[in-house]
Amino acid sequence: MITTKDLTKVYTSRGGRTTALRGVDLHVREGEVYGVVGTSGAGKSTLIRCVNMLERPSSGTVTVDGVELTALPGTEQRAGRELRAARQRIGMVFQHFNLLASRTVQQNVELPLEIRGLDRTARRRRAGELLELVGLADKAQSYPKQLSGGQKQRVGIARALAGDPRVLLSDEATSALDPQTTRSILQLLRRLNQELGLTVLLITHEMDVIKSVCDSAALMREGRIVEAGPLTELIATDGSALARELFPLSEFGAGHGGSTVVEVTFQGDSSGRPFISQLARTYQIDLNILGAAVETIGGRQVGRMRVELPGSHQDNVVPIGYLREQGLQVDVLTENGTLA
Ligand SMILES: Nc1ncnc2c1ncn2[C@@H]1O[C@H](COP(=O)(O)OP(=O)(O)OP(=O)(O)O)[C@@H](O)[C@H]1O
Repeated sequence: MITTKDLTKVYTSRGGRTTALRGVDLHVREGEVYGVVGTSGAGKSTLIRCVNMLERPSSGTVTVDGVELTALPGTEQRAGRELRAARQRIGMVFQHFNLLASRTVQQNVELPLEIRGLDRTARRRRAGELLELVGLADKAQSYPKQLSGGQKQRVGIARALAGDPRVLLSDEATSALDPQTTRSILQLLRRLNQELGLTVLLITHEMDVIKSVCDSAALMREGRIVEAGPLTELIATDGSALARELFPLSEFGAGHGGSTVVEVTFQGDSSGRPFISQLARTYQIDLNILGAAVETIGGRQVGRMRVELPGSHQDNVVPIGYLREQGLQVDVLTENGTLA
């Protein structure tokens, strides 16, 4: 649904040149919620702004819903007819809502419909439906300053849906909100994704957002995507940095000297089997369980356990191989708890 190929973006200003994107290949499938995460300055905002051509990339291509936007003439301010039409099918929500203070909630939602040339009756009807959809029908005549942050974001989402988009882009939509309001906005995005078949691309710096709402994710560092894929696959990938951040066990002990510490990740079919007691019995090992946790990631239960085995890594090649044969993912940690 959204594809970028070898996307680069160089900003030039009086201060010099900043390369924000360095060859980004992104692939978001139709109907999924896809999250891009990364530290400040990694290039997330630039990427999402290039996807709807608020920012024209320096090179590379952007294709949304089968239309190559980078091939269409115009810029943000002076988009050509084709680019304007394509962009109407892409909704966007912003961190600071970007509502017009002088307009009521209903008039804010009507704005894109006015630009599209709908008559007053049609605009009112559609804005009413959209406010109903986001649970704010009773606030239609309020002004933005009379609303809470979560309510303002609901208006922002209703406005983004006014053009009947196939794709919704979310630029840190929950960063300005408290945890409970964040949860309700994420639930709303998930519901819209499921009920309207909307493809959602969101950027965030919060791992919890990825964990609670996304099907797939990408990790950005210094203008590049360094890891990407469905969460269930990432969790099962040895050494995945995203998986470790999605599911940290760092608060658990790192074991003692002269032992080998492994992290065992299990999901789906393997979660019901007593693999640890089987391992202890088969190899007559005294295991020490340092910690365990179960989380719901990408809508699926995933468990992770940190286990200490006596002896060096070399001594434990066979038992580790046994666990892997059981279809479990095993990451070997060094004595200080980092990946070997
Ligand atoms: N309009 C601009 N002009 C010049 N440099 C810019 C501009 N916008 C972004 N940059 C630079 O591009 C790089 C990537 O910025 P970007 O905002 O895309 O990162 P980000 O991952 O979204 O960060 P944050 O989470 O802090 O918003 C940064 O070094 C930033 O300073």
